[in-house]
Amino acid sequence: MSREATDNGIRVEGLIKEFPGQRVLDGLDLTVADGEFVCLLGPSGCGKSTLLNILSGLDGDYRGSVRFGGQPMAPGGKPPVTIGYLFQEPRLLPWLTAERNVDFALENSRVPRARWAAIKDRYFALTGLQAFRHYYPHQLSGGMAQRLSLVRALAIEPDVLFMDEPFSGLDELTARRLRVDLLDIWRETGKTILFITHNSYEATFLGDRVVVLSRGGIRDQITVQVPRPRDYDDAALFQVGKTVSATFIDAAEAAERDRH
Ligand SMILES: Nc1ncnc2c1ncn2[C@@H]1O[C@H](COP(=O)(O)OP(=O)(O)OP(=O)(O)O)[C@@H](O)[C@H]1O
Repeated sequence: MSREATDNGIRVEGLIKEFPGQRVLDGLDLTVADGEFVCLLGPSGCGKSTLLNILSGLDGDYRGSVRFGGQPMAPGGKPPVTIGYLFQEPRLLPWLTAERNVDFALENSRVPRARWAAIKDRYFALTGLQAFRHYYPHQLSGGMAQRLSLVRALAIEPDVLFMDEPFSGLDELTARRLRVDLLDIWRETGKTILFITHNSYEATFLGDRVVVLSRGGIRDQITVQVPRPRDYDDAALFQVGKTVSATFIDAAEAAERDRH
């Protein structure tokens, strides 16, 4: 297989997005390497969701170029790779069991039916949900429901995972466990991940790199050179988190000044 066919990196160049009366993205350049875990941090309204909407092919009204693994995405077209999503809320179908929720995603994917059982076994096991396959969403805790939405996102064998504040609705203890499990799954699957968060320390714990957005572009990027597996109580990680947090606050204050 050629390198081109296996490269699931993302390359965004000169991205401009305007809504009536405002330019939200102003020539944004962003590269995410194949298999890299990049966290996007930025003040409310800086365009994080707008960027994900463009990268997902939901919003084709932009200027600039988007490439996945070197393949261009035509404006108004679909991404040339499979994308898995995780949102802040699990977005499960309440009338289907956990397993049927995953089947529903598989039915709408290109994954051959012959592989479904093995895929489900793998991801239910990786997320610790094997005993809950026949539960309905209302029988699951918030953390379990978010684990199930991770199974669903992974089951379609995405090349890239987009995660939009997936743990922000959970209590901190559950969020901590899920972050550790996500890193285990990432290590095992090698997916390219773009993860949006408002939490500087979460971004630092998870990411290879934290990209801080502001005023339509990248304000700063911080490479997290702390070895993995990481420990929440590691002083070196905390130091990087402080730098990320200070950069984020600068960006938020700059955005605030722009508004006044
Ligand atoms: N459909 C739309 N029509 C007009 N303006 C929009 C639309 N969608 C987003 N915007 C504006 O674009 C800007 C960026 O919004 P976006 O939702 O991308 O920000 P965000 O960084 O994801 O914010 P948050 O962290 O609060 O989710 C905001 O000022 C928002 O009001």
